[in-house]
Formats: sequence, C-alpha cells, structure tokens
Amino acid sequence: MQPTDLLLEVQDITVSFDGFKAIQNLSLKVEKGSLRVLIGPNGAGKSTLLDTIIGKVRPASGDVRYLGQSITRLPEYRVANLGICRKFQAPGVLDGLSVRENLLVACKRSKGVFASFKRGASASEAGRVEELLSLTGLHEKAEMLASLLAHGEKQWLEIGMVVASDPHLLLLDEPTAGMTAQETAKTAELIRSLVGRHTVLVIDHDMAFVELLDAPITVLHQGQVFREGDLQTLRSDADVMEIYLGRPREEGGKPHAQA
Ligand SMILES: Nc1ncnc2c1ncn2[C@@H]1O[C@H](COP(=O)(O)OP(=O)(O)OP(=O)(O)O)[C@@H](O)[C@H]1O
Repeated sequence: MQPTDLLLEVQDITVSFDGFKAIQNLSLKVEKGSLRVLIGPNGAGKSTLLDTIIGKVRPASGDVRYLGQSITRLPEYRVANLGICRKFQAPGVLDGLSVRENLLVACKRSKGVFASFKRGASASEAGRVEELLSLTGLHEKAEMLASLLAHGEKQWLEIGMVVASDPHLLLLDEPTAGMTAQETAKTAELIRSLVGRHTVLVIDHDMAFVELLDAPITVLHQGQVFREGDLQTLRSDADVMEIYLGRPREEGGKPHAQA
C-alpha cells in the first residue's frame, strides 16, 4: 500500500479502563475507498477501537492518524468534521417524519446550522435526497412515516442519513443486528455500493453477512489483532475457529465446524 492510499492508520494503541487493557498495542491500516470487516468474540475490543477512532475514548498510548495527521487528541466533534462518521446499532431516525423528510433533514444538517432553518428543499438538496432514496432502495416508501418502516428499512434509512453528510470514513457497528436473511443480503449490497466513494469499516458477528461483504477481515482477540485475511483463509484457521467460536480443536488441529 502506498502512503498516499492510506486513509486511516491506528498505530500501536493501548486503551485502559481502570487498569484493564481493553486494547493492547493494536495497529491497523485502512486504505482509501476500501471496505474492511472487523470480527472477534465478545469483549475483543471492537467497539472500543471504533470509540478510539472517533475520539470518544483516549488511548493511553499510541496514535490514530487520518490522512497522515494525528487525530488522537481531537474532540469528537472535530473528528466528525473531518468526515469520520459512526452509525450505531440503534436507528436514530425521526419517527414523526417521512423517509424523504428524514433524508432532507440529514442533508440540511450536513450543511450546517443555518441550512437547517430553511424550510423546503433547494434543488441540490432535492437531488441529493433522490440519490439517497435510490441508494437505500426506499424510493417506494419515500412518503411513508419512518415509524412505519420495517426494522431493516429503518437501518437503511439511517445509513442513508449518515451518507447524506458524505463521510470519507463510515464506521458501522453491527448494521444487520435483528435483520432477516433477506434484509441482511440487501444491507450487504447497500454497503458494497458505498465503497469507492466512501471507506467503510464494519463490525459484525453474522458470518453470512461477512461472507456477502466479500472484503478483507481483521480478527480482534483480547484487544489485539489476532489475524487478517479473507473469510476462506480464516475459516480454515483452527486458532481463529477456537477463539472466535469458542470451540476447542479436534485432534489433528481441525476445527469442529465452519463459521
Ligand atoms: N467504559 C468501559 N469501562 C470498563 N471496561 C470497559 C468499558 N468499555 C469496554 N470495556 C471492556 O473492554 C473490553 C472490550 O469491550 P468492547 O465493547 O470494545 O468489546 P467488543 O469486541 O465490542 O465486544 P462485543 O462484541 O460484545 O460488543 C471488554 O472486556 C469490556 O468489558
């Protein structure tokens, strides 16, 4: 990877909570316009890593660099202003507004406080809302109240709202939690369509979803990078099977089951 291709570089960070090291000497490089998946057992440090990237948690040591600049000591709002955006598990849509209105609010918010006070949509905002409706596959539900959307649709709307701010780096924490298999497949498609224009880092436990994302995977364990590779390679790695699925190896080192 050329240094100019690098968007995010986590350099040797350690994060402690009252002496407990949730992350230990962790390093990670993420290329511009790429998709990366983070997996690992409960408590591996995945959420803490995202918290550290967005400036919510300060590492005891190490550095988080974005486009070559250290962002480790920046407050959360300054990190967000650089185009690093995190979507949490719970959807944050405004239930009393339609899908279209939610997307419009998100477009206005991204332009700052003054744009938010202007009623109605400018031509460019209306165009952007149309693009986001297409991206999220919610065109047919554009006038529906967000409260009436199915769980998966709400998640897509929220992804659309996050994308409205045109983030460079999008951090998604378990975007398919609670989704049906069909919704999960559509979410994978949506996320894949973001790659290139955006860089996306996804945490998820659902291996069917991870498979559909078809992207390089970083496995975290006990606050450290345990392995990096594609799903096929990781599935045939007995140590990954053991830590990730909590399954002991069979005699001869073969895992009991595939993820
Ligand atoms: N604010 C905190 N105070 C104390 N310990 C914390 C705090 N946040 C996280 N931890 C601990 O740090 C470790 C890593 O937690 P983290 O939530 O990052 O793991 P995770 O990989 O995201 O797990 P999960 O998949 O269950 O969400 C865990 O042992 C957790 O209990």
